Amino acid sequence: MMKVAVASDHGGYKLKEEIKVYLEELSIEYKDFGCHNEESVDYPEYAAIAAKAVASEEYTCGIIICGTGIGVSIAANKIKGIRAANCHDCFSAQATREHNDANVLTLGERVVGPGLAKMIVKIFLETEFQGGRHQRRIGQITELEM
Ligand SMILES: O=C(CO)[C@H](O)[C@H](O)[C@H](O)COP(=O)(O)O
Repeated sequence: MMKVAVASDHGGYKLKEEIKVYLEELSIEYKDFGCHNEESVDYPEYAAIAAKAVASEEYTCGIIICGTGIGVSIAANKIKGIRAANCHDCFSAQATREHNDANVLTLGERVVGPGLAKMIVKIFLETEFQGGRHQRRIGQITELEM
């Protein structure tokens, strides 16, 4: 059963609320690791808590949102075992699952509208990793963490 770790800073709060409703519509279990309102906070804290939950394998994957998706992506990728991809189009969302086995999707509320964001989320959650030559490259990324 899929479990999604969800988090945002203040810049991604509103989109996170929309994505949570969408996950409920899809009957996908999630946990919101904050933040819990639009008061200004620092995105590395929220990116790290959700990314650590994914790295622990308690959660299947993560969706982390800030203003651009960039800050949370940079922060999440510091956590060992995390492959976070900032995607604002459907092709990238599909490719990062098929080729990179990305386990965290990051989104920017100030970049993408909720309609497209939901399409990206659906594709990210439904697309399988292709393995094969891509598995070898994932292994090389994992070696970079040593
Ligand atoms: O980290 C970011 C930029 O890559 C995020 O978009 C943040 O949400 C943004 O920097 C927050 O900015 P604010 O002016 O403090 O709202």
